[in-house]
Order: sequence, then C-alpha cells, then structure tokens
Amino acid sequence: MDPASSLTEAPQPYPNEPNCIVGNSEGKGRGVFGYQTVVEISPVLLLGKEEYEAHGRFTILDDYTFKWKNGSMALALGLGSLFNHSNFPNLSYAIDTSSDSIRYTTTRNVKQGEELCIYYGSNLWFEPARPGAAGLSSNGRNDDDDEWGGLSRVEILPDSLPAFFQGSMDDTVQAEDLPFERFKPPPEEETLETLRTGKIFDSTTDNFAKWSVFQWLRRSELDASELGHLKRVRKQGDTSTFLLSVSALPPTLPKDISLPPPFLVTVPASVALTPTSLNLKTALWPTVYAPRRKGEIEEWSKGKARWAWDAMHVVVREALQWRERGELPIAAYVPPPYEVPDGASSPPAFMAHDTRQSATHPLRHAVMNVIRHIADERARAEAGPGKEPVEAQPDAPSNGTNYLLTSQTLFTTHEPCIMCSMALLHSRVKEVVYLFPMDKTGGCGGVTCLPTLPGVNHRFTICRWKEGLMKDAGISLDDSTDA
Ligand SMILES: C[S@@+](CC[C@H](N)C(=O)[O-])C[C@H]1O[C@@H](n2cnc3c(N)ncnc32)[C@H](O)[C@@H]1O
Repeated sequence: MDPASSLTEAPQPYPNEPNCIVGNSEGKGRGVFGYQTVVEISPVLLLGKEEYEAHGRFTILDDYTFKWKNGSMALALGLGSLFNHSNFPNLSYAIDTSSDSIRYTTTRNVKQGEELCIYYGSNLWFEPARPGAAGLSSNGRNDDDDEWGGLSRVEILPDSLPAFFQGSMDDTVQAEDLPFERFKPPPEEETLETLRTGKIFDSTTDNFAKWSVFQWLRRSELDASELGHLKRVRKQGDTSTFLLSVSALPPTLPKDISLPPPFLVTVPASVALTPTSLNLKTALWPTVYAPRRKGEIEEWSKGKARWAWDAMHVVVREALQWRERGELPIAAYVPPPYEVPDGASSPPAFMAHDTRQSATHPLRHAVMNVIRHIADERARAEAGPGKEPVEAQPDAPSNGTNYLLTSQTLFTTHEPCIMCSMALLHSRVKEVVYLFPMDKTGGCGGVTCLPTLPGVNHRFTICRWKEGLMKDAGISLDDSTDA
C-alpha cells in the first residue's frame, strides 16, 4: 500500500465508524482515512482538597492522581491510571471537569503492540526509563520507524551535557549558562491605530442592583477567565455596566433581576503594559494594568533548560533523517510545554519538516507546516470525531488566549524566514529557539527582526543556540536559503 496517499478533498464523515473518514485519495477515487482515535474515556474518582492533603498524598495514590478544579485531585478509573509517561507521547488527554472524566486520544498512528503513553509534565517524581528500555518502543521490537523519525531513540549522552545541568532541576540557571542567547523586544507603545480590540456583551443597571448582578454572574456559566484582563464592572455615576460574556450570541439574562437587553461593546484585547496604554484602553473599558520591566525575560530553571536541550536535539535528529530522504534538512518542533497549568490538559507534541522538495511547493517551510498541522488538529478536535472541521468565526471575540501557539515554545533547526516569522507572530508564539542563524533570509534577527518592527501586535522571545554546544549535525545550509 502506498503510505503517501493523502486526502485530496474535504473528508466525509463515515457514519458507522466515527474514527474513519471517507475522502478522495489522489488518483484512486474514494478511500478510507484514519482519524485521531479516542482510546479511553476514564471517569474519575475525586478526592477533596482536605481529604487529599490529610491522607491521599501520603499513599501510592499520589503517583496516580491528576490535579482537578478547586484543589481536588482525581484518580482516573479504567485504563487512565495505567498510561505511563513518555517525552514523545502518542496520546494526549483532555480533562473534562463538566463530566468528571478524562478523554485519551491518539496523536499519531500507533503500531500494533506499541505502548500508549501520555506526557506527565516536566517535574517527574521518578527516574524515567530510557527510551528503548521503555517508552514508545517498549514492545522490544527493533523497529527503526517510529513515525517520529526515530525520536524514541534520540539519546542525549550524559557526557555531552553542560556541567550546569547537575544539581536540582528547580534551580534557576544564570543567563550566561543557558545553551542559547535570548532576546525579547520591549513592548511597543500602543496608539489608537495599533490598539487591538474585541467585542463583548455588556448590560447596564443602577448601582442598587449591582450586588445581585455580581452574585448572578458568579453563579452563571459565563466564561469569566477570558475576561481576566478587564475589570468586570464600569461605574459611571449612578449606573454600573457589567461585562457579561464573550460568546457570539447574547447571554440569557437572569429572570429575577431586571437587566436591560445586552449590548455589544468594544473592549481592549489585552492588559495594559504601560501608563499610556492604560489611558487608551481604559477609555474603552477599565483594563488591568500589568507593567513589565523593559525587555524583561522570564527566568529559566535547570529543568526547563534541560527540556529545551532535549527538544533541540530532537529537532536536529528530525532534520537529519529527512535530509537522508531528499528533503531540505529543516525541521520545526513544538513540544508539550515545560509546565502545564494546574487542571489544564497537556497539549500533544507537533513536529514537521520542510517539504518544498517533495511537494514541489515553495511555501512548504517546516515552520509553516507545523503551524498548519496544529491548526488542522485544532479544527478537527473542535469538530469532534467523524465531523468536518468547523470554519473559524472571523467575528468571534478573541483576547489572545486561544491563538495557535499561545504560551508555546517552537524549536527549529534554522532561523525562520520572514514569512515563517510572521506566521509565528500571528500564532502568538511565546518563544522561538533556533540553532542556525540565517543572516541573509532570517526574520528573527538575520535580515530583519519581525517582532521588533513598529505596528506588529505581538512580541516573542528569540533564543539563538550558542555555537559549539552541538556538534555540527551536518544540516547547516547555504545562508541564502530561506528556512
Ligand atoms: C500512573 S502510574 C502508571 C502505571 C504504573 N506503571 C503501574 O504499574 O501501576 C505512574 C507510575 O508509573 C511509573 N512510570 C510511568 N512512566 C514511567 C517511565 N517513563 N519510566 C519509568 N517509570 C514510569 C512511575 O513509577 C510512576 O509513579
């Protein structure tokens, strides 16, 4: 069978089997295509915060529980408690606090007999078994193709690690000890023209009814977390105006409080970083002020530096193996974040390589490919198994929390070109780490530095790998190539 077959048209859900879709296969007419598979939905047993603090955490349950909402801990029933950890997981999981369950879904094709693993996060409480001994290929087969370009066998030799990796992984690393140099452009002063805004429903009432509205809002299901950068109420004289909801449709108002019909108002899309920005934004709606020191860059722990070290070796390995298959040796990798917020699901890892040669398409750069892959997966996940991906709503209010790469770090072998740097900016990536600078084509410090340009609405940190910290992997490119 030809493994390169791909869908040529929008897929049709296949009613009998939600994990398969029927679509046109290039040159072959219709074909059946695999889909992300839900392998397990585990109901959870919840342990309240006090019960867990007093008893649970002193027992073996501590190795099996997930952080849940309101400080409680959840023990996954069924298979959920038995999935082991891997840095290159083939399962992702989604925590569903509304049904008190966890849904485990494959993130790539899984071979018969292959162990299914999730990513536990970066602070492991045990010494992970080395890949090969356990993990992705724990079935003992000597199989070179793990569909991740042999990633399960990427091994970082202990003696090639810089000395500073010794000691506690929680210790902060001095900037000069990090394996790369970092640069974060300072925030640009906002103007009326560059201010990003969104639309949100509000409703105004007299100050008298204020507390009843507050209480109703607290009880309601209206999504308050997305409004975190805004004050919930604006007081003007005798009236108070409440932000209600970011949904596309007006929210249902409480029956027992007299509130006029909701209106759509324009509000700032992010916190105010400077006093000037605060003035501009507050004129639209009272906004949270969160000043940052100029060019401030977050501190990295040894654990995070080690995570980055591993990720960079993984992406180099990927580029190398695609070079052997006739592609340009460029790869891009978005691993699960080093730290996943409490109660949040760990996103899967995404990897892509440059396919300009095989696709004979000039825009198939590795970074573009990985962003596209993430977008496709997101659309499929939102649609649900067997359904067609939902179209993005251009008018949907947005405040920066749901872009493709929000809070994510992208590792790539070569400095992204201007096109790819712009795509990263639009995706609101947090950090970009690259190995080879591309002086004639790069958009992250080479020919220009996109996130420092006036008028662009996002800043990201750029990390350039220090020379000599990785043996020439044989993937350097002519500096006139764009990556
Ligand atoms: C949720 S349990 C997974 C099921 C467990 N292996 C069992 O036999 O019950 C988590 C425990 O599995 C072990 N474990 C999970 N992933 C591992 C890995 N990659 N390497 C070594 N031990 C692992 C650790 O002992 C950890 O505390």
